[in-house]
Amino acid sequence: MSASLELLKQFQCFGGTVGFYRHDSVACNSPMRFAIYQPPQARSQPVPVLYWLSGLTCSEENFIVKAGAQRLAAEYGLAIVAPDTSPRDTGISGEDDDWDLGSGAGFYVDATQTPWDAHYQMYRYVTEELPQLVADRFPILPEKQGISGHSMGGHGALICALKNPDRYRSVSAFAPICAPTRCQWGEKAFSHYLGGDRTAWKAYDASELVLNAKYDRPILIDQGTADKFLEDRQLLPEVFQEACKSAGQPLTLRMQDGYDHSYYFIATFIADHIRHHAAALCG
Ligand SMILES: N[C@@H](CCC(=O)N[C@@H](CSC=O)C(=O)NCC(=O)O)C(=O)O
Repeated sequence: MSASLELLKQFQCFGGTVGFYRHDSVACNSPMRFAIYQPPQARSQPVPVLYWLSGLTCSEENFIVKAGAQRLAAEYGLAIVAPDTSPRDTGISGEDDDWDLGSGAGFYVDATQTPWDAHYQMYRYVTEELPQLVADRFPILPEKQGISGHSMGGHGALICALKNPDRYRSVSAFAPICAPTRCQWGEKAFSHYLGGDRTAWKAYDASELVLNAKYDRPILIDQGTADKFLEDRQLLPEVFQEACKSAGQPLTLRMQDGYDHSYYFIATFIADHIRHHAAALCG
């Protein structure tokens, strides 16, 4: 239980509130921060909840400040929870040295390798500890939960849903890292967090998981064609598309002409994603 929950700042937004919180995480053995948007409907009744997982270098603020999701969330009566992307200031040597490893780059896996395993338990944090805390402390409906995210967090959303089809009624992603065991970002993170045995990595690779997952609901992915990380072969949406095809997993992959990897891209299509989740969670 996170008895330590502390409100850091709060803002009124589209008739609801955006709150930024800190608490002592058991999973990560360190303080963690998250943001929550509570729509106006939450004042009178519990509401469905959408989890948003952000990408490399992000904190709990990026999505809330830049995506413009709150207007639609207020319309549909959807709460949004956006956790930080890693533990911070843990004292692990080199934690802040690289933008794609350590701080801001938890990759939503449970590290098994020292020194990371002492704190970097982001999968357990986002799938278990944080949802339990949110259900205990906020007026949400824990059985009506969806998940989305961007890039590293888009992949995080896919693996959380594919590994827990009973817990996430809806999933979508923007420019997700679709096959982390086959790209440089994933290879770097997984070798540090999970060790050298590549077979262990498959438990956190969406393109592997989907082959055996029983997620029978539709997945929505938007990917910009002018995304430099697409060109750098960090994202590999075609690998996930092929895996979905062979597994019979319903997938809508929209290649959005001329859009890059930024939050301008996310802001452009966020309404479609909120509607995708609201169709499964609201009403
Ligand atoms: N520092 C990097 C770029 C980092 C970056 O683009 N981060 C993305 C997520 S990338 C995949 O997980 C992001 O969301 N940034 C935050 C933002 O508000 O845009 C570089 O120099 O290339």
